[in-house]
Amino acid sequence: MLPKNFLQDGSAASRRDSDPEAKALGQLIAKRKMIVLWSTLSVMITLAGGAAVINVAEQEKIRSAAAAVIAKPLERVTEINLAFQELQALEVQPCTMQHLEALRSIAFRSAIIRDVIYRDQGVLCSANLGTAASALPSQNPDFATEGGRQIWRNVDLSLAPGVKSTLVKEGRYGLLIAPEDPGAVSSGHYALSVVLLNRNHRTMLIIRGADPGIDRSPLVSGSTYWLRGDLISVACLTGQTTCYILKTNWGAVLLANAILLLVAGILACACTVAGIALCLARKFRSRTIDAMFREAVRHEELSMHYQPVVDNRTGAVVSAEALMRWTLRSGKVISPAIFIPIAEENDLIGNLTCLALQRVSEDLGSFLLRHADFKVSVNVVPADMVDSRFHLALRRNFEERGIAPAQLSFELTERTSAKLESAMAVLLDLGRRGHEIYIDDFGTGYANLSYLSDLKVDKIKLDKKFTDTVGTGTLRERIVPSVIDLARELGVQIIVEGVENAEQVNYFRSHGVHLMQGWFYAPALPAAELIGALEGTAATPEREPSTRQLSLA
Ligand SMILES: Nc1nc2c(ncn2[C@@H]2O[C@@H]3COP(=O)(O)O[C@H]4[C@@H](O)[C@H](n5cnc6c(=O)[nH]c(N)nc65)O[C@@H]4COP(=O)(O)O[C@H]3[C@H]2O)c(=O)[nH]1
Repeated sequence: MLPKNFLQDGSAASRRDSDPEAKALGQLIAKRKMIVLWSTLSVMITLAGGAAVINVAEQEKIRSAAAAVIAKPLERVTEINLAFQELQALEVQPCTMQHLEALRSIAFRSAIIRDVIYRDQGVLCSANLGTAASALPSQNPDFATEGGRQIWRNVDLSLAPGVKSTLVKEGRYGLLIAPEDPGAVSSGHYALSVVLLNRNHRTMLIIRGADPGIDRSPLVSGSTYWLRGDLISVACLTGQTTCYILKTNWGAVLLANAILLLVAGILACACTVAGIALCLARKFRSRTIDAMFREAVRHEELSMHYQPVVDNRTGAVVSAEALMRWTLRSGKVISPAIFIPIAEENDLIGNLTCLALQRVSEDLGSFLLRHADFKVSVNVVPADMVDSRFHLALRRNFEERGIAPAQLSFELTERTSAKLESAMAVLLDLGRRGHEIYIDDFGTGYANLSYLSDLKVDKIKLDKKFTDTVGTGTLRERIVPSVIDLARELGVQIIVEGVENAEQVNYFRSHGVHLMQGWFYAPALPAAELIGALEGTAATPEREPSTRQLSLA
């Protein structure tokens, strides 16, 4: 990330109109309406989607509750039907011992039938009381089915007064059955009732649940209709007589799920806003950085400094690494460690590489022509290799000026080796043309080292992390000799980076490594200073005492 205020060096007011950052910010604000629109839309879509999901879930819940509720009455109706079938088929003399045995057999086999009664004109008997059976109720039945069955509720059992039963009569037979558990089947959202229907008489007997309080006429199986905010569903079984009626209060359903819907809505809204803001911020940032880089190039804020590479046997400077510097108008310097990754992220690294080639040529072109054995290295990324602008910049700034390819090396950081495949052929071609290829920050990446030989790497730059271990006795220090051996085996030279003290110099020298770069010798210097020091032509400004006297081979 760029430091927050790193560009706030000028007057904000005077820059407002021309500052690309301000312009981009204006565009961002203009997009607020779009964010609001999108957020509203996303909330609506989520609410609708949420309602649909809840609808499906609720329907499923109700369906399984209905199936459980209807099962019991269905079993009872089936049992009653079978008992009547068996009774009607009896061909024995009514109320004889044989007949009574048959009645008892039916009563005892059933879990719900408490007594079986026979009555025809003056003849009356029952399974429990034999011929001493009491008379059937004299009042009108509570309900009559379309098939001619009559039903009385709350009939007293002669053997156990006070125990209420339901009497179902068909023809000459009556069954006293244990009454249905009327338990209401309902929740806050729905009420389920099981009823017996007689469409001819438009009558209904509720055998389970509460009175749905609805008009009888539309009670056709499979029908669904709205009634005072409730959704009514009807399903009938057993010859359309036993039906269940489901009343769903959708207001209550939605209310019960309101918190869920609200949370989903807020989440959707937050995600959408965050997503859009992220997109816009990226665009904004990329545009801003793009514009800032362009401004920086235009105002010559980007320049190159050169850090000498010294041969520790002679103390001579044999090459230099070109390192980019961004100096703001305020004088503040931004490290490439900050802006290079941002440039990479925003596809601007190609521009920077071209700029680096141009600046190196401007800064050191004549010096290189004067000192044919001096080299300069430039940092590149694999993407540069397949970028036509890179090749154009190379031709214009080096080839056309007659600078030998051997004087310009390319440093590839090991961290970017993942994209190396596509750049491989071009790098090999550059190598054939005489340029040297270095692997930078060696030891920090995780790449397969086989590319070292495939690429025909000329030098590896041992990362400062390894240099720092000298004298520490750590595991990493113990690895250093293996890295040196590996480089030797591959026929690759090593440049030690970040050398800061004599102990490090001596350590590597004793291991046969002689090329060194680091503050022990010199920091990265402006071109004029480097040239002045090397050619002894200009007075070198006061530097830190650690900086050595620099000289050419
Ligand atoms: N603590 C300490 N540091 C030392 C010492 N000697 C050198 N350094 C620093 O170590 C870095 C070496 O460069 P690098 O590994 O190529 O690492 C470079 C390189 O990967 C990248 N970079 C710099 N310029 C360019 C460029 O023009 N193009 C590209 N693509 N990357 C660049 O940015 C990185 C950072 O560059 P810098 O900040 O200039 O940091 C430089 C240098 O100033 C030392 O003795 N002690």
